[in-house]
Amino acid sequence: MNNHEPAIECHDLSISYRGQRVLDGFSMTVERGRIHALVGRNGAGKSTCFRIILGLEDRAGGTVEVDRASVGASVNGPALYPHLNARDNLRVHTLLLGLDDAEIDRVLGVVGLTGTGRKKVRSFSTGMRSRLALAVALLGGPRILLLDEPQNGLDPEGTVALRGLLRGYADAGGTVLISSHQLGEIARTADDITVLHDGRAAYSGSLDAFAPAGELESRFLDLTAIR
Ligand SMILES: Nc1ncnc2c1ncn2[C@@H]1O[C@H](COP(=O)(O)OP(=O)(O)OP(=O)(O)O)[C@@H](O)[C@H]1O
Repeated sequence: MNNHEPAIECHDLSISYRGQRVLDGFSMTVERGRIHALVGRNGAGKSTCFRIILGLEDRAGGTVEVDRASVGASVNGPALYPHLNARDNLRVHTLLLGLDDAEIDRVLGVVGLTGTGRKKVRSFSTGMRSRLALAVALLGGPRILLLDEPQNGLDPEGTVALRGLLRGYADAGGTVLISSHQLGEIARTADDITVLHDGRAAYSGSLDAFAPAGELESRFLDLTAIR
């Protein structure tokens, strides 16, 4: 589904940390009903960009247009309570959001964590943490999902399930902005791609127009080479 309606618009974003320019005129439009991948080398500024979109960075220049009340997010590694189990982690959020307990069961089922019972998050594997972070982002059925490296640590079954979940979500009119280093998975999942390099969007648009099948990695390496 795509009606070219923007769900997120970043215009001319800039931010520096301790004199180091991280974003420098970064612009990107994420369209409704699309899975949009934000890619870039380590330290390129992807998480920073996510934080700006969420309104968590007051030092940034430029503008962001997004309906923040419609966003579910997992940014900068899962923010989870290690001494609580999965259900109680989610309950912290449902209480804050005024959601019913049934919503906890729904998202646990969606991410495949229904059977974790009393197990505390501190003894979760990386993939289980990623699943729980995704569950937090899904609470309340947001119309926009912002997911920072959600595939981290997922097993093949989890990766396939995430792919299907994101596609179903976008097909139903939801919007997904996802950051990832796993270009093979991006090639299978994304409709659009933005390559963040040197603080700017070196490319932003349809994935098909960016790279033919099988050439995403080489195109990415070409575009982000340090010259
Ligand atoms: N709060 C901060 N204070 C100082 N420097 C910061 C802060 N946040 C980010 N940076 C710096 O900004 C740059 C971009 O960081 P960011 O985490 O956005 O990159 P990224 O593209 O998400 O990287 P990765 O792919 O490695 O996760 C890095 O050099 C980082 O050290």
